[in-house]
Amino acid sequence: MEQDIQHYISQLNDAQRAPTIHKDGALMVIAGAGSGKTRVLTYRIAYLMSQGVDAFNILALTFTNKAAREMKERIARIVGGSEAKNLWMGTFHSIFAKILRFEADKLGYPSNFTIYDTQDSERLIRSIIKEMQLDKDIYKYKQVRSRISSFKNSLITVRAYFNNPELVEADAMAKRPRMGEIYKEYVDRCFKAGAMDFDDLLLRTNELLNRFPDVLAKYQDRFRYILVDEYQDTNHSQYLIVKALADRFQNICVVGDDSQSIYAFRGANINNILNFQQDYDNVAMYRLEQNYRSTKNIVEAANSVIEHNKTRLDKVVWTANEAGPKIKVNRSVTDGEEGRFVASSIFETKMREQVNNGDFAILYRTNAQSRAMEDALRKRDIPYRIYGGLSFYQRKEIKDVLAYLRLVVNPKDEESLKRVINYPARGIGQTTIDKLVVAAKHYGRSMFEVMENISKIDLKINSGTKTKLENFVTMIRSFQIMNEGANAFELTAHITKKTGLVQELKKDGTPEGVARIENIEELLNGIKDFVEGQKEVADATGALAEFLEDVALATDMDNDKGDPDRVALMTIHLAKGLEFPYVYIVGMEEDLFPSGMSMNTRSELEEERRLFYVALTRAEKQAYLTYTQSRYRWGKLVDAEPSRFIEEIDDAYLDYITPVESYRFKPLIDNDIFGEVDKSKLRLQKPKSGRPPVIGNPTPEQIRKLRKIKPESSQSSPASGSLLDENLKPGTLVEHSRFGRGEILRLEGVGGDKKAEIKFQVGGIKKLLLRFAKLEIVKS
Ligand SMILES: Nc1ncnc2c1ncn2[C@@H]1O[C@H](COP(=O)(O)OP(=O)(O)OP(=O)(O)O)[C@@H](O)[C@H]1O
Ligand SMILES: [Mg+2]
Repeated sequence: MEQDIQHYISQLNDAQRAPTIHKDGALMVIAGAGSGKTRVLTYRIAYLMSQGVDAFNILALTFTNKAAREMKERIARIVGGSEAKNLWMGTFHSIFAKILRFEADKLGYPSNFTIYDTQDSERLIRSIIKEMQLDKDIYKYKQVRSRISSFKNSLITVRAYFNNPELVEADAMAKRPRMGEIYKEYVDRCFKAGAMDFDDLLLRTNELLNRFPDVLAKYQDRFRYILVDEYQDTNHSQYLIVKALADRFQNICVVGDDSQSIYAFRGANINNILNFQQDYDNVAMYRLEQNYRSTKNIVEAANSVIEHNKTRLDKVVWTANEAGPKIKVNRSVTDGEEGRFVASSIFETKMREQVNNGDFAILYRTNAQSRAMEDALRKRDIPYRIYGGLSFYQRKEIKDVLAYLRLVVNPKDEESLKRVINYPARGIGQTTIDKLVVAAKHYGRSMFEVMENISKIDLKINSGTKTKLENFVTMIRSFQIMNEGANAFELTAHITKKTGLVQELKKDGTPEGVARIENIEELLNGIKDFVEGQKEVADATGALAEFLEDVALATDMDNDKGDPDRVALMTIHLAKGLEFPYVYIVGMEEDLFPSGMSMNTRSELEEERRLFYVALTRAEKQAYLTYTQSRYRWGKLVDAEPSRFIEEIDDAYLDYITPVESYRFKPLIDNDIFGEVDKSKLRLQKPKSGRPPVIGNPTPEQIRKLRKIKPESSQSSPASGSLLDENLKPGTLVEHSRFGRGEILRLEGVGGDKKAEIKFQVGGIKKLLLRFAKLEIVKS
């Protein structure tokens, strides 16, 4: 192992090596994007293990579970898989959920507590607002939830809230004087349901470590080495947990970049970085300056943007990589056209460079922008995956099945119970459910417990309905008994049948219904996988609980099921820490990016700019910025102006392409990419300085017309059917400009779609579209 680790350490530059092999104590690495912070963290863990540190004593906190998995795999390659298994590595939420499971009883929770996701929390808050008969236009449930979330992340308990006149007054001023009551009711209901929401996972961990010194001591002793990636985005609650755990040994290593702090709106506190030196003794500070990810043009363009921020630490980022192409800026008339531009550009690049779908990312400021992109990608048959929209586990039918499973594990779970008590319909109406809610509140018990005792209490429920409630209880009980014997897969399969869920969807008969059944099958596959991976675990009950925990904590980034080769679509927030060869940043318009809602103060605008910095620095080879001249916003077509961030990039790094006209009538594919460009027709426009020119904004009428015009299909190209490909046949030896010599194995398709499968001497078999491939015949 010692040799292996030396080999890996030698792959680092001097600046990276120093923090990697730093001896004990507190250290911080502050450095710009792509400079190897995450790599240092990974190698440092491997290094510590090679020096005899037990994997059990290392805790690494990452931004997504996916990042944790990748790190683990990497470390496994260096130090060997069996050791790496013992590392505690994951997001704050997943790690502390595990700890809370062990310690739940101390806080009065069952160890099988349910984790409420954002939707569960929202449903509960909505129902509380309704029960309290408040005006739902004033008490907007999303706003109420995010306010409660911010209390929790600042460790403001219900009692602390009522003791803080400023907070109480602020809510009164905002015409929501009963916020405190909602908060209290919400907390009580979650507790009674044996449920923690995402914020509780941090809040309760803090409570645990504060109230129980012996528990704190146990975990301090366990986690002798603590490492945190993306430290700039930790919130107060997370900060306190790390500080408490690291207090004894002070072996804490954090890496981050203040220029990439993009979660202030969710309570992330940049001061955590700025104050690190005061928080620990003898902090060693390291800086990395060399970017390995991106071309010079991208690195320097990103530097030129972030310089506009006043509050930032001075940092140098440079790269030895090649200059690369300039950043391409594209304007279109409508968002539909913007989507088509992106889709054809991806298509062309794939053909020209023979790269994969997975090499492309489309990044946007808001989720709603994905639709135009999706439409265009679908039309071109380019597979894509959306991160962050409705993830698999948030689909209705999946949540229905999961709700049954959650009830089996924790029958007190109120949100799950409400979800399925009458789904599929079994004649238990809303009035009955309301009565159960009221009774549960009255007796201080869960709804399920009320149902178990329904024959003993008088709720003015008729005997027919009572029987239905009892039957439901019996059914859930029977699942619980089965859960003790059968495995989670068998149980779930049984539940989907027994409850009538699948039957219900079959009855539906629509394509959507069929898709839903397929999704349930996919869920069963997932559970099967999970069970297979858990074979050595004897306790089947535990397996189901653990599966549900995994699901509850699966971030959108973790949904990597299915064909992995897809274009990635996501918000910029989700793209943090990732990298892609080709990145399209779309919707580069004022009021959209920077967001119109984040331009009230300088600090908000600076956060938007940091967000743009994050977006741009995801690109390895080529970045595109696109904007449209008009866009539907809130149902109205409005004029859009190019984003100020385009203007802030030094002109030397930009390449303005495609004026509206040339794109509309002559798809880009024919002129720009394949070298046969007639520049005069393209009318390349580049402003001398300042904003890109807005040429004659079209009237709404013109735009409506334009929306109907489909760009001429770029599939029909005059190049097809040329003399060259008539001479091609299996066995012909050809030469390709990039792949070199190869032999044609097969030909397929006709006209513009004609493809050749070619076996290249280097690089293996590739399928090329003849219309694009520049082939020369060596021997026919
Ligand atoms: N010394 C090195 N030699 C070669 N490649 C490197 C080196 N250091 C880092 N890289 C590569 O550069 C890329 C960026 O590294 P990494 O993701 O660790 O940077 P980062 O600082 O964490 O970026 P971000 O700020 O975006 O999170 C990765 O592909 C990584 O493998
Ligand atoms: Mg990183």
